[in-house]
Formats: sequence, C-alpha cells, structure tokens
Amino acid sequence: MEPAHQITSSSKLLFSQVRKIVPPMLERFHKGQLGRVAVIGGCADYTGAPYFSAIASAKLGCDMSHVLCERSAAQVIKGYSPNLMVHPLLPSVDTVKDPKSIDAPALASPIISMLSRLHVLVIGPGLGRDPVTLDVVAEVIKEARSRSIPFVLDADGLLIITEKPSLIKGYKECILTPNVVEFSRLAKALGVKVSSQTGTSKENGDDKTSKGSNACEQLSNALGGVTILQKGPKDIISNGLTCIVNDIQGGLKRSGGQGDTLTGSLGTFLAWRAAYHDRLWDSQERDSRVEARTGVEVQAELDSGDKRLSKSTTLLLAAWAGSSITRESSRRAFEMKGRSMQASDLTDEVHGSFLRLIGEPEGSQVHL
Ligand SMILES: NC(=O)C1=CN([C@@H]2O[C@H](COP(=O)(O)OP(=O)(O)OC[C@H]3O[C@@H](n4cnc5c(N)ncnc54)[C@H](O)[C@@H]3O)[C@@H](O)[C@H]2O)[C@@H](O)CC1
Ligand SMILES: Nc1ncnc2c1ncn2[C@@H]1O[C@H](COP(=O)(O)OP(=O)(O)OP(=O)(O)O)[C@@H](O)[C@H]1O
Ligand SMILES: [Mg+2]
Repeated sequence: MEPAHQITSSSKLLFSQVRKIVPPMLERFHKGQLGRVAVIGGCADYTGAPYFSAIASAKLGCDMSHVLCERSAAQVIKGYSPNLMVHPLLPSVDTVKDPKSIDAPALASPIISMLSRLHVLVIGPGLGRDPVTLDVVAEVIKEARSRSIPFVLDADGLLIITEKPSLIKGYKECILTPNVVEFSRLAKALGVKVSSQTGTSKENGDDKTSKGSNACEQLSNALGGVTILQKGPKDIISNGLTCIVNDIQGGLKRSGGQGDTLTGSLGTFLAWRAAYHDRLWDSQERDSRVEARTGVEVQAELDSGDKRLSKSTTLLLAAWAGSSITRESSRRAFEMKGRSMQASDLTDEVHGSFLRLIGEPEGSQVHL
C-alpha cells in the first residue's frame, strides 16, 4: 500500500501555525471564553489520572476545568486542588439498584445536561472498567458526537471503542491517544496488522517509525479517518490521509500519568481551536475558499501563512501541540528531578513549555 502523505514542515513552522489558534489574552474576554473542558474519569482505584489531565488543561490556559467522576473519587480529587470543579456524576455497579438492568440514557442524563456548557471532553483518564460506568459513558459519547462536541479518548475510554468502534467511526472531531498496548488492542479489534513503534530490536529507528506510521494510518482508516496520536519514543499522529511524527525530546523517566498531561493539554488546544473557528477574535487572516481535505492541501495551508486554517489542519496542529507540550514538560521535569520525576512535576512545567515552544500570540495584552 502506498504510504500516506507525511507533513514535512519544520517544528518552527508548525509552532508558528499553532500560535494562530491560540486566543490572545484580551481585557474584553469573559470567564469561560478561553475554554471549558471536562475530564470524564476518576473512580475508587484511580484519582490521580483525571486530576493530572484536568490540571494540565487549566495550567495550559483553559478558563474552566471540570472533572466528572464516580462518587467515591470526588472528595479525593477535590482535595488535590480547589481550582478544579469536581462533579460526582458517574454511576457504578455499587451505586445503582440493579446493575444487570440499567437505563443507561437516564443515568447519563445529568452529564448530558452539562454538555451545552462545555467546549471539549476528555474521556477516559482513570475511568476504570466498571461495566455500568462504561455503558453510561458510551451514551455520553453518542450524545457528544451528535452535537459535534470534540473529544479526546484515552485509557479506559479506549476500551469502550475497542468494544464498540461504531461509536466513533467516521467522527472527525476526536483524537484517540493510545499507548503501545492500547494501540495493539484497538488494532486487533479492528483487524489491523500491528507493527508498533517498538518493533524488533534489530530494526533501526527510522524503520520502526515508518512501520509505526503505517499502522497508525491503517488504524485511522479502519476508523473512518479518526485522528490517532500513537504515543511512544516518537508520537505519531495520523488522520489516515496525512501524518506528523513528533520527535521533540522528552524525559527518560517513564512514570505513570504523563499521558494525562497530554490529554489535558489536548483538551485546551481543542477548546482554543473551537474559539478560532468561532472567530472569537480577529485573526487578520484571509478567508480560505475551500476546506483542506487531502494531505497535500493541509501541507499547502501550513506552508501558506496568511490564510485561515481549515478544521482538518487545526485538528492536526492541536494534536501536534499537545504532544509537544507534554514531551517538553517531561524533558524539563526530568532535567530537574532525574529518576525521581513524577507526573506532578510535568504539571509544573506546562506553562514554561508553552512559553518556550509556542509563546503568546500577537495582540495578547500580556505583560509578564
Ligand atoms: N495516578 C493515576 O491515577 C494513574 C492512573 N492511570 C490509569 O490507570 C488505568 C489503567 O491504565 P494502564 O496504562 O495501566 O493500562 P492497562 O491496565 O491496560 O495496562 C497497560 C500495561 O501495559 C504496560 N505498558 C505501557 N506502555 C508500554 C510499552 N510501551 N511497552 C510495553 N508495555 C507497556 C504498562 O506497564 C501496563 O502494565 C487507566 O484508567 C489510567 O488512566 C494511569 O494513567 C497512570 C496514572
Ligand atoms: N520511549 C519514549 N521516549 C520518549 N517519550 C516517550 C516514550 N514513551 C512515551 N513517551 C512520551 O510519554 C508520554 C506518555 O506516553 P505513555 O506511553 O507513557 O502513555 P501512557 O502509558 O498512556 O501514560 P499514563 O501512565 O499516563 O497512562 C507521551 O507524551 C509520549 O510522547
Ligand atoms: Mg494511559
């Protein structure tokens, strides 16, 4: 099979394009306009993952970061940070009368009633595998899709897709962020032959990356062009038609929770992307007459500079930006903490990474 188009722009050019979708900081904006993101996850076993995700979205610059979690996790997550809004809305086997016969749409309704106030969902960090919880979250995914709300799917959220791929097949407003193991599970479920980035030890790095890109492209196509960000030594991003490989240096510590900084960052970039397409501010770009769809058209938009960007281009840029912020945060945290580095150390580096890689957009009234 002919390999898909690969974006050839330099990192510098990609960051300058990302800066276009970052809203400037202006006195006229009110609370919420720079992002309302909700992380759906958190259960008795895992309270760190949704916290790391939501706090990354807040530290990157989102105005309002929510966590929608299972009852037993809520007080714990609230205790980590007063900045997050934590809602104990996810039911589980322990909190419903008859777990074998549930009305999933009715149980999902308290979450669904919040959707009109949210820009983006991050579904999966620390969600766990409770069957009642997962059925209810599947309802939320259906509803979010029907309203064209962008979402990120990670961790246990990916398990829902492994079992019911039709929930997202062909939906262009979502990003899946599998690690190596989650990628293999998804590929198996969709009948895609896996050739993960880890490959055989004899293969050189370029061969592994090329096989990884190919597998990512195939998985994306099997899901009808959904954007996949496959995490690993290099992050591979594909929408089936074009691919970007991110090899920005990360840290050497593989502590748990770094994927959560990624999903929260993606949440904020997707919220900013929505603000860009809603023309929240005047970007002073020329309107583009056609939406870029193919890899070559996306590449042309990235290279052109002064035209408004299409949704397929900005989705790839948001994925690239989230991946870059996470890898740079990990590099900086590792430089300071070495092998004692923890997920919380990445949290502290998110803003510095943003300033170093992307920087404040033109017109921002920021005087720091
Ligand atoms: N502090 C927390 O609360 C954390 C909670 N987490 C949550 O924990 C739950 C389970 O997540 P897991 O990632 O453990 O998923 P799984 O339970 O599916 O386990 C994946 C396994 O694969 C292994 N693995 C990961 N990357 C690998 C690689 N590149 N090569 C070979 N093996 C690899 C891991 O060591 C792990 O044992 C999720 O809900 C997740 O969000 C994690 O995000 C970590 C942090
Ligand atoms: N071998 C590697 N070299 C450099 N960076 C890596 C490597 N593996 C993963 N990363 C980076 O670490 C981040 C998290 O990826 P990872 O594979 O650890 O996800 P995860 O297992 O889902 O994490 P979590 O523990 O949060 O669930 C990603 O941004 C990825 O780019
Ligand atoms: Mg993970």
